[in-house]
Amino acid sequence: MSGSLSGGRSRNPNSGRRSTQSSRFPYFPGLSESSSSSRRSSSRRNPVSVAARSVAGVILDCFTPPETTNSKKFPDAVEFKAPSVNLGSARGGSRSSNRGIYVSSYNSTHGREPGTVKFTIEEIYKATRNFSPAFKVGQGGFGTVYKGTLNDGTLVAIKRAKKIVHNNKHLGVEFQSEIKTLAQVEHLNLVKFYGYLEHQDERIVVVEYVSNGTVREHLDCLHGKVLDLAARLDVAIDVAHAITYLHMYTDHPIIHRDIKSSNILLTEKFRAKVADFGFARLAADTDSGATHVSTQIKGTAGYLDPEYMRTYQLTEKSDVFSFGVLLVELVTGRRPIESKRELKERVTTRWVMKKFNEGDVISTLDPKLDWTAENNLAIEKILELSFRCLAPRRQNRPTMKTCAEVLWGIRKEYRELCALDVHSLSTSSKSGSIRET
Ligand SMILES: Nc1ncnc2c1ncn2[C@@H]1O[C@H](COP(=O)(O)OP(=O)(O)OP(=O)(O)O)[C@@H](O)[C@H]1O
Repeated sequence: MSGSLSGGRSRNPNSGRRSTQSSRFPYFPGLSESSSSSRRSSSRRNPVSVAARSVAGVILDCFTPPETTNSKKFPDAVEFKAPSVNLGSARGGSRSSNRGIYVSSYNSTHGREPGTVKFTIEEIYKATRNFSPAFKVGQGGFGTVYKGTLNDGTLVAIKRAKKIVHNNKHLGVEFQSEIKTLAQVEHLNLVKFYGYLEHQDERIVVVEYVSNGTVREHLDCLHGKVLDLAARLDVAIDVAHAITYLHMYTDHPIIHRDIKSSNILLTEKFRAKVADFGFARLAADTDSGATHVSTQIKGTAGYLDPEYMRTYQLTEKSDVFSFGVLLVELVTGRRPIESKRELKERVTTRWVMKKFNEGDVISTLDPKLDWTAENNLAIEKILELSFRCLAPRRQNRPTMKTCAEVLWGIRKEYRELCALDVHSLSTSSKSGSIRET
């Protein structure tokens, strides 16, 4: 189809870009060897209290304060410090001795004392020109997002929370505790967390700026080009890697709780980065058989695990369910809930499953995608995986690691078929034969 990322037929614009990394760490290409092994050994060692706190509890009951232009009124900013680390290895990063946390040199690029990620309100004002509307890049449940430039030139996204209505100090402490956990995670496919600032009624989160919009915007073609199937497969694999890492490779497993296409940002090279840990919660210690029981359901309609909604028990498999919805979204281009469509097509996953069972996969395909044999085969396999993720009972769903492995296999086969196709095309054009489609 014309207008696809790579022109006529679907081609992977980034093909081969991850092959070197991938051969070393087939399922976790975002990790360095040291961090990978460190996390593997420390994973699930420490039981996590069911009282592990949700950021969302603090940020939900909020309202947005008026934009202010006064940057001089904030002398006593409360600063967040990330866990202490030793910087300065030859690779630009090292592990802290006590917790096995790998921290890259991005901390030091801020020109701050080693091991701290501190921001003052003055810096934030300077970076955003006093929260100038010209620097606003988005608006979400958390608040307003601004693009900013730090003193050292680092581009950041500055997320300014809506003003907290109930000023509960206890919750503030819990919020900071969870933020500290999030500061420890680092993966190529996760939006980097730079720091956090709490000042008076302001809550500000500073994260990596990712420049190429969200996956949802690309599925809607808001950036002018069609995201072809190869690029969509890459997105699915990147997200699977990121969530596998959260579930398995941090000190305490973390459940993202809000995986959705508008929370996945793309780089200029169409590398996906999972954003928005606003709802993230430390997973319970599953080794001890405990599961987390929520008091409030958090997440986004259309992506929510029905078993979690029924039982209030949160596990990593809730993320797997949301990931299944995302896979369907990538294949169909449709939103999980399409309220303007006729009744039987409103819940996209339900509609796709029905079509699949009727042997009519093709009609569920995003009309913007090419109808080629390679595409159709890959799509069928992606949908099969998505249905496993969408199993009503969590024990029937695969782990995120399995999802990554399965997708890896689908991509491998897809690339091989595409290469064969190119080969047969060039052979037939050389011999002057007419190729049937
Ligand atoms: N790190 C970032 N880099 C670049 N743009 C970002 C970044 N984070 C958010 N944005 C932009 O800001 C918008 C709002 O983001 P935000 O995470 O606050 O809300 P959301 O995920 O869209 O919605 P909700 O919070 O309700 O789930 C995004 O759609 C995106 O366009």
